[in-house]
Amino acid sequence: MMTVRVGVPLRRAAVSSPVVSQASKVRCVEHLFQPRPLQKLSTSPLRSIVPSSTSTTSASIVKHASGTDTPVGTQPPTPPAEAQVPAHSDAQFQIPIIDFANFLQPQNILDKVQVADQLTQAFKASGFVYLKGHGISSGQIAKTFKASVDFFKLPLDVKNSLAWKDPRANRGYVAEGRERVTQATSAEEIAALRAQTPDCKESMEIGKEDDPVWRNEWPQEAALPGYRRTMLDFRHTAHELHLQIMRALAIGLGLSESFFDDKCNEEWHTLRLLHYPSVPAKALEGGGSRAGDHSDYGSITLLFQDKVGGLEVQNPNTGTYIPAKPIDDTIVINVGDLLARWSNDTLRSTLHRVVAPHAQSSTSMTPTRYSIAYFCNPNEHQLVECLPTCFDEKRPKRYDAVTSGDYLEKRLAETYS
Ligand SMILES: O=C(O)CCC(=O)C(=O)O
Ligand SMILES: [Fe+2]
Repeated sequence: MMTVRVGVPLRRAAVSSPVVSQASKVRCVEHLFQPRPLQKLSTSPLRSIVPSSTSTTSASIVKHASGTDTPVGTQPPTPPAEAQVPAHSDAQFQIPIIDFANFLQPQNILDKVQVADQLTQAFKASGFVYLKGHGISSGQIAKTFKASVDFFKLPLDVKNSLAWKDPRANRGYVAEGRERVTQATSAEEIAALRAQTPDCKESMEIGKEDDPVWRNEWPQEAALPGYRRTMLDFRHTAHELHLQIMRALAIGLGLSESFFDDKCNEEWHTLRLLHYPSVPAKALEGGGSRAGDHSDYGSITLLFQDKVGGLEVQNPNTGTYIPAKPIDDTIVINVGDLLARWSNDTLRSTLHRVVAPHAQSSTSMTPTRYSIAYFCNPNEHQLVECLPTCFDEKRPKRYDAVTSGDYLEKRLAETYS
């Protein structure tokens, strides 16, 4: 069976954000702290960077009192978050670096609210952020990448014995050429795309380990000592970070901080190891890519990339793809379709893709690339219905309520019918 993951396009009309007062956001978290006078609350400017073809090294980034970073001499300060307008030109399109440390270890109530606001505003504007100060150790990330590299080095017949078989399970090894991510929805169109330009990659999908129905596909322990433990530990660590991000979003959307806690706590997520092998650069010309244009379909994605690059994010206002270059010590976080739907399109699920890194000559080989995507989902039986702060008379609900499991299964069923 061919495996194809297909994004269902959502309506992407410009949205006006619901008005959520700072005071109400403070109330969401104030039980954690001594109350502070509200007049002290101010939202710091959302200072942002655009990873551009001029390389952005950590050395060229200055630290701002606001806790966010701006590359020296490349970007004017952006207006306060409340005043942000959609990026109608590519020069304005920004993927901000947000320092999450102040959310995880706040000195006072304002720290959390500020970070929550920055994250929420960025997800409204571009749907993507770079998160630093996220608390996942570089050692654990490196160990997980190493285990992933070792996995993909296994003989093909061993990997094929762990093959991905069923979209409902969504677990196992996906060999090169089996997946073509696209926004297309017709089976013929997808088949034609795959035949012309399959995604040049292989992947391994690891789901919830204690699922009552579906089993993960693990290689023999002797073949890859420690691999299983490493992946399960990483899943758990990433889940914890995801819960904190959902808390920040809850505050940013004017909900109680714990709003998502019991809706996203069952680790119904997919950890995906990705390997983009070295291929002649020519193979990726003329529409070929490492991963075609798509949006992710869960709540949020935590994307860990190596230093090779190639990820591109679409400016939804112009349609242009902008490189999202790797930045040391950050994780790329993006909104998926289900969270966009949950938030009545207040938060954006943005198209992205993986191309051969730029500045490759067409005669050379593309560098091998590894990445790790952690696709987070609400609990399987969670009803995803418009969040209470995301609709009003002027902004009626756009979508019917649906359970997370039904939604994701339907997305897959559309692909396989
Ligand atoms: O490898 C990457 O950088 C992105 C992968 C991705 O977007 C996906 O698998 O959905
Ligand atoms: Fe993706």
